[in-house]
Amino acid sequence: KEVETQQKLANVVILATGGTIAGAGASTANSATYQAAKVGVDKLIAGVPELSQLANVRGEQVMQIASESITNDNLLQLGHRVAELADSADVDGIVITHGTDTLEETAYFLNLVEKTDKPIIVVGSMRPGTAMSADGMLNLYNAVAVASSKEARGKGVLVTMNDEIQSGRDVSKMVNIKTEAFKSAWGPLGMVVEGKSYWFRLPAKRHTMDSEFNIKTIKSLPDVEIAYSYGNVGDTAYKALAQSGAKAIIHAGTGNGSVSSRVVPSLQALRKDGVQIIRSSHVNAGGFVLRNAEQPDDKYDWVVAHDLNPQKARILAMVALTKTNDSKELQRMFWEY
Ligand SMILES: NC(=O)CC[C@H](N)C(=O)O
Repeated sequence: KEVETQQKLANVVILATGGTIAGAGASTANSATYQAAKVGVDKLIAGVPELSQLANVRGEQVMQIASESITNDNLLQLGHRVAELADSADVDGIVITHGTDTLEETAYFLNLVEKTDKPIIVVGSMRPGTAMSADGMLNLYNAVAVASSKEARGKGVLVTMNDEIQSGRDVSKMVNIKTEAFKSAWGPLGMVVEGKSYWFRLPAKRHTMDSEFNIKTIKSLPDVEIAYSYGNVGDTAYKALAQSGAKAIIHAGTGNGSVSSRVVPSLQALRKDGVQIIRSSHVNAGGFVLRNAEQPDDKYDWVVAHDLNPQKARILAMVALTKTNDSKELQRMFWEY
């Protein structure tokens, strides 16, 4: 009987990378001061025995780090492992436990490059497992529930935090400390409650099976950097980034991705030197940057990131630059993904 149930359940692999979901604090009152990336994947799985009712779960420790320290090499390593697992006939879904600081970047990266319709769910927590009202247990339970469901197939890389199912493309860490940290300007795709998912909308942008990018052909990622804008900003950071070898600079602009008149001449010069200039916005609730609004992008041969925040624009720019260095092609990709 037990063997029969196991056969009926989906096979889900949990790839652990660290973060607060694997964090530990000195006491139950330490919800904000603790060490991330301390608990191994086997202990994480053992901490939620209910997972075995949802799926046949096994874990792999891919890395054990706080996500602010993730490098492009780490991203590639994770991406290649996800692709191998997605290719195996005995894997139905993949869950990645991750620090929340760059979770949105990893989720978007995988959404662009993984050629599979199997569910890939990225999940983290805002409180370590040692704290009162820790959120990691339920977030992980929800992640495995969605990863083992047939309805989650073909919907791109997803994020399950705070009972919501978010698109890995859209979601962003909008507040820290609070457990409702992850939000999307376009709203969640659904909810997951008591292990059951309820869907309300679908992603409109190209992803996974419909993407022209494939992790299997990506051996390295080009250097793309971000420069932040504010009153009294100068061009020092932009020039330094270009000098250190950046192939593209994401302008984390004010408002509509606007560029200070003190910076414009330098960005024009950098573009003439071959550096791609990509205008995004760092407004908190979600930017919306349009071509030739605020700056004459056609004239300067710049690209706009549209609704992608600076850190997501960096991910798409890196992936796009593995295919093309043509600014028109880059702009097409920024509209389509
Ligand atoms: N809530 C968290 O996961 C933050 C912990 C850590 N800064 C990380 O991103 O890994």
